[in-house]
Amino acid sequence: MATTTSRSLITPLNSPIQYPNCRNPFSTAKPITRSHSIHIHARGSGSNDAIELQKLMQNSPYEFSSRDTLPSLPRPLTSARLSNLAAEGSRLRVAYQGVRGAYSESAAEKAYPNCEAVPCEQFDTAFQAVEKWLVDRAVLPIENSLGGSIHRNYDLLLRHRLHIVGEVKLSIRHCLLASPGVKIENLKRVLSHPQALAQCENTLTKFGLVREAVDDTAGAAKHVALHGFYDVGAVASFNAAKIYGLDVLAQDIQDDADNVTRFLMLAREPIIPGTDKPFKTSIVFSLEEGPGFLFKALAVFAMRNINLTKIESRPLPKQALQTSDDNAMCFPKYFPYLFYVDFEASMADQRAQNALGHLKEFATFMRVLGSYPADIGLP
Ligand SMILES: O=C(O)C(=O)C[C@]1(C(=O)O)C=C[C@@H](O)C=C1
Repeated sequence: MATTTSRSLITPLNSPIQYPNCRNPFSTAKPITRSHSIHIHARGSGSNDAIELQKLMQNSPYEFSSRDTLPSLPRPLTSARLSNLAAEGSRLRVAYQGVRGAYSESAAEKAYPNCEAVPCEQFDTAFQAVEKWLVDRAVLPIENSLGGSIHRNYDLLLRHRLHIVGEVKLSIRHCLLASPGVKIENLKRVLSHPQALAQCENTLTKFGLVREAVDDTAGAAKHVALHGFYDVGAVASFNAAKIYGLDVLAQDIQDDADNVTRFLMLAREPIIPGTDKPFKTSIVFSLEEGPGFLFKALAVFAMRNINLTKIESRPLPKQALQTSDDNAMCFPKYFPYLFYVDFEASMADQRAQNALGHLKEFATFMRVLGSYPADIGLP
């Protein structure tokens, strides 16, 4: 598979282009970039609160009247105004990676109906946006039923200190998109997110298309629309086709009709685990090297009849654990792998507490990433 990074591929729009069937897809909020999240810290003068305050000030007959030279003073809040503001303020800001029309945006909206979905350039940016209070939550993909794990997000879960507060499963139905009037036989290349390309491997091979990886599916669609390519298509959602005014040349091109991506909902604070509904818990740990250690680790769950839903191992860069960690015990000099495990029990369940207590006896490092309600609905 040919790979190029989207940085070089996706160029910003600098000329106004008219797109059929869509309002103005390019006038949406600018995605949060790394520099935003580095330079903007906690909710300050640009925060919702400050903006609300400004709006309030603008409504005041005193502050902005031309006759008036009084210093700008906000009007006192009335109880009616307060409840309006509370209702408006309750709209969660949820970061996702990609641009409008990305599957991650749909996942964010499924996880938090009525939220304000905030596009971010990279996964890392979405983590940072939550940490720096620019947004309230992040919704990020972690695994797909065809393509497997999204390794980058496993690594970022460890590097950052956010908590998993929920999961959401989304059915992923890919389309082959192209500029209006272009036919499949005109296409030579196709752009998309690497996961999406992997999920459509058979179909793309059948069409003889050269694959090029970009940051997200909708970004690929946007790029094709911006350049009006004749021989380059995009793999993206039906929604992305509508937003960017592209033709849908083929639908449901994923290699298996049941193509589901699981997304994690991340927050600065953990939720209080319950037992009133099915809960899952995600942990990460490392072990000493030697025969039987992993077997022993998994046995702490098996002997308590706790079902594991996922196990992922990731190489551990040494410096990754050199920060102080509340749950960390002693770090061995050399342990090249981390194990990420999801199991079906709440941390409020005594069995889970016993299992983790047992695991801690011989794990060299362990952290609970979150205990959260399982998504048992239809994807
Ligand atoms: O590119 C997008 O639209 C995304 O939301 C990213 C992503 C992923 O990272 O797996 C999400 C769901 C699909 O599995 C394909 C791509």
